[in-house]
Amino acid sequence: MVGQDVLFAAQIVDRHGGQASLALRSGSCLAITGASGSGKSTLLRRLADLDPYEGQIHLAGREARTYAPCKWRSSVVYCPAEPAWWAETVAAHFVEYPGDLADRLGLSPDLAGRTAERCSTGERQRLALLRALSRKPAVLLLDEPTAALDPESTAKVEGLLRDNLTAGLGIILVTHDSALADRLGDCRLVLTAAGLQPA
Ligand SMILES: Nc1ncnc2c1ncn2[C@@H]1O[C@H](COP(=O)(O)OP(=O)(O)OP(=O)(O)O)[C@@H](O)[C@H]1O
Repeated sequence: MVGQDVLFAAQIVDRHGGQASLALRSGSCLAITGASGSGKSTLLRRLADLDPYEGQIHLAGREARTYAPCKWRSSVVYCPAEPAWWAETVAAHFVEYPGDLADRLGLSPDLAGRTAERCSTGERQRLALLRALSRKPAVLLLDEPTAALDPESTAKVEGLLRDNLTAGLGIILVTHDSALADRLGDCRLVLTAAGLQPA
């Protein structure tokens, strides 16, 4: 599975005890759908090494366990459906607040100085994406990145993701939005009790 053009690959045991196998090329998007509770978020957390897993995960041909944990988590970045916020202001979550990209996603400049609690769910979702991208990952694991967004904001997020794909980012997208999975996914998988299978 770990061929020369494969950026990221995993063969791990899923939550039903089956094998979850996937591979991702640089600049490509793997879209995963599946019923609520099927284990999509758990799979992403395992790929990010945030939850324990059995099996092997490779990035750029190197096995995950040969990376320092902080290096792995800055290279394979998980953007959860309900991200955590801890600092006083939104901007304090960034080394440098990406005002231009925020504007591109339709986010008002005043959000930077607010607490995250005073942003809307959809604003927080876009801010979390910008925070994840600001870490300059090789692989971005996106958990329902447009769940709280209207169609116009979804299109803006999609455009930004497309630009990042063109620049070589690998994306694993978990979504209940089949149309988005079709539009962005170079490959589509569905997670069921029988494992990860072609959609
Ligand atoms: N920390 C946890 N401890 C115990 N069980 C958990 C934990 N996190 C998730 N689960 C359970 O694991 C199963 C899979 O959860 P997961 O969040 O991965 O599903 P999902 O496919 O992402 O669902 P959704 O589409 O609703 O977000 C669920 O039955 C859930 O209740």
